[in-house]
Amino acid sequence: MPVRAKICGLSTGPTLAAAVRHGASHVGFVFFARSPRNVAPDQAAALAVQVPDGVARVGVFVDPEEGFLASAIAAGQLGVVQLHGEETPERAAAIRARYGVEVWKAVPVKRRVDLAAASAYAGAVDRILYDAKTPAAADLPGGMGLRFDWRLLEGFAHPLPWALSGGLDAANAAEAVGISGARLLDVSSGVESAPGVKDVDKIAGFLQSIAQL
Ligand SMILES: O=C(O)c1ccccc1N[C@@H]1O[C@H](COP(=O)(O)O)[C@@H](O)[C@H]1O
Repeated sequence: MPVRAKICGLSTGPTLAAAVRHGASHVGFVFFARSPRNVAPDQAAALAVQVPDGVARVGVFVDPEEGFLASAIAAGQLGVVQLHGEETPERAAAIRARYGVEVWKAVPVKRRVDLAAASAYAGAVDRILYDAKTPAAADLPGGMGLRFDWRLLEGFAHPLPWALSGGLDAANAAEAVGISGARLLDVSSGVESAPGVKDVDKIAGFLQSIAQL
């Protein structure tokens, strides 16, 4: 099975089109006001109609308020809700049941012991997203282009389907797959020319770099 990729933080038609054209399996929209990639539900609605069947629309949220979550899921025609906050397994499971979406939970990783947090979400979510832990003082819980030591995943008994994110780019994607064994990669900063500015050539380069893996 080929390695798949989610291109996250898309906010323009041309960059979304590049992600689709070059083979992304998932496209991501960030619904978090502090992010340079933040999109409003009406922006997401305009982008969502450009996404063909077979490419999943993912919404990224951080401890979302219920009404906002409902409107973003509807507007973005989201198939997946990716949670990056302090959401408990119970909250994640409730989102999955209420909206009939796939739910992914980000688990921030710096040390091997951090991986243990994943098991609490077995039965509650569909996928764990191992992401680099951002500094406590950082404004964002993700999307900072930081990576963790992928060797921490070597030999780990994954309790759930999973994906890898954090500091990925075209130059390191093959190494990340080789070390971690990931079959789904999630990238944002690594396909940008500046925070929040996606680059069509970098999107193409990233997807080409994993095409033969
Ligand atoms: O991208 C953001 O701005 C963001 C904001 C809040 C939570 C998560 C966010 N992004 C996610 O972070 C990871 C890693 O991104 P990067 O490749 O290291 O920039 C990825 O899952 C993004 O979807």
